[in-house]
Amino acid sequence: MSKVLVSDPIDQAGIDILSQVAQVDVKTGLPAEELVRIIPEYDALMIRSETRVTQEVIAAAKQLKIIGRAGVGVDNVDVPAATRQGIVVVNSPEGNTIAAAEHAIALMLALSRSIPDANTSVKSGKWERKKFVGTEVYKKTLGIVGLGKIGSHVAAVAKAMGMKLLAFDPFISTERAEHIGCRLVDLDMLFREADYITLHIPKTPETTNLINAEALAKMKPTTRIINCARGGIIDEAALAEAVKEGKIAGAALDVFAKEPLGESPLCQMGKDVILTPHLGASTAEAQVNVAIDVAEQIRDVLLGLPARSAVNIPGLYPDVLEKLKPYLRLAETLGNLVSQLAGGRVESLNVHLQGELATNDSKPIVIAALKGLLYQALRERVNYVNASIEAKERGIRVIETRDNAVRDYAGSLHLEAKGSLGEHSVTGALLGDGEIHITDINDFPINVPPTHHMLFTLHRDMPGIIGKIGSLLGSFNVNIASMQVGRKIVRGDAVMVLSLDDPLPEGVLTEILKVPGIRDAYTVTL
Ligand SMILES: NC(=O)C1=CN([C@@H]2O[C@H](COP(=O)(O)OP(=O)(O)OC[C@H]3O[C@@H](n4cnc5c(N)ncnc54)[C@H](O)[C@@H]3O)[C@@H](O)[C@H]2O)C=CC1
Ligand SMILES: O=C(O)C(=O)COP(=O)(O)O
Repeated sequence: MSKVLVSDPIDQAGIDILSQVAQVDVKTGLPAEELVRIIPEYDALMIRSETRVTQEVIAAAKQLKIIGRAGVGVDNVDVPAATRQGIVVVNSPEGNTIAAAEHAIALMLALSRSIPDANTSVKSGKWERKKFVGTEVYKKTLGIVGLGKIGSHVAAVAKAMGMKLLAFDPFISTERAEHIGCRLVDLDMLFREADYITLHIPKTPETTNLINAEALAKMKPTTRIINCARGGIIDEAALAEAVKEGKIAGAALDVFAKEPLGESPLCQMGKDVILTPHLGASTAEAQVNVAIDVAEQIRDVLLGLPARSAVNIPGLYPDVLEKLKPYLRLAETLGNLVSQLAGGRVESLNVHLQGELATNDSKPIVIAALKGLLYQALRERVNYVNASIEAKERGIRVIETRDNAVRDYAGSLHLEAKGSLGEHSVTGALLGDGEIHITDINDFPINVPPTHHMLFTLHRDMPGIIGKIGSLLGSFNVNIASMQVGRKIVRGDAVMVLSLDDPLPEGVLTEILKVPGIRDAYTVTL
């Protein structure tokens, strides 16, 4: 039975789903070295933002197939390291959108009306009505940095409260922004004009310290900043300084460069700085959503099915996968076949998509071909997650060509591998019933389904050669299931493709190569 480690607090709904297919161990608050120690025994890891899945953890995770992040941000996971190791990383892109957006709005209003301090004041027996005179958000300008799922919902709510909306997001079209009711502006203008600035971007090298002393200097003394996205996007020391000196009016932060925050100049600030302990996603509803969303994906992957929100398998969405499944099998088989014909190191792979294959998204097909190509070298270690990266690291150049015209088959795939031992090519197609047929080997036309044990020869087309190979195999007690010959011209060169019931015993290939007229011979196991 598979084993799943849940290392952050996850809603029971997720645990219940995982328990249907695996042994689930919930161990939260593990020290880093303890996680490294126990991770080798697990097939899946389910986390939130607290567990740091470092390169060290991943290197130790010999069995791990999937890391499920019950939330959005995967910046606590070394995704490139996971990808290299063939581990799928999934998240829940929408499960906590509303929760995070509502928390940003809550912080904006709390900041405008000093709710946390007013509450503390009343509870301590005071009645300080003058001290807590606030500001309205109505008709104020809200600058939204990052107009994705959370940013868009914040925009909708803010618009309903009568706010004017500016947005900065280099990856969103003007039309989309206008549809949401936002005016797209550059960051500089947003900093200068906004009364409130709310961040809804991922933490990346580009967004780290986006709000630094220089940016803060551009803002109005009445500006208030809300960060419900990620710590590290704001330079916390510069922010504390800006509020203290009255360069801006205040800030409300849910996320920090280091969590838990511990000692920080931000903790010394008064009512104009509000801090919450990364609560954006912490609603009952969101926690059920993300737990179910991610647990279902872990369950599916453990059952050998695709994940719907993998962050490190480009283009391999379940609906695409389902449609392309037969072609992925074809690509993988041909990749495996051509690598065995090539024998040695492959330097480049030309992937030619023909007919209806050329009209589909080619990325998954190319990945499947690479997975097949690398199977001989990496066996089970290569999968859809790491095939591209493994090929790249081996210096395999991938060239993709396509031709929409339909020829003999509705769709066919041609792979050409150039390597240290020469050039080989195979073409394959799917028959009506989805059966794979190899239709060409090294430009010789044939028509055979791939089988487990195969023998390919390149020989001179001359009488007697086929009989000699048959007798030779018979003398070694190898049974031939089927045989086909392909040639371009009579008595020129030809290929022979034999499907064998048994693997070729050692030494037989050498004997075959001694038969007069045989130029080359390859055994292939698919
Ligand atoms: N505080 C909390 O508990 C939570 C925090 N989050 C954080 O909120 C962030 C946003 O989440 P979603 O809206 O779901 O993501 P999303 O992917 O839907 O939206 C992110 C947007 O940021 C934009 N973007 C990327 N780089 C940018 C840049 N350099 N400048 C401006 N815009 C840029 C993208 O184009 C995209 O539209 C995530 O980073 C996530 O980690 C999410 C949920 C809960
Ligand atoms: O989903 C996200 O990106 C979050 O930041 C939520 O974090 P959490 O799962 O509450 O630790």
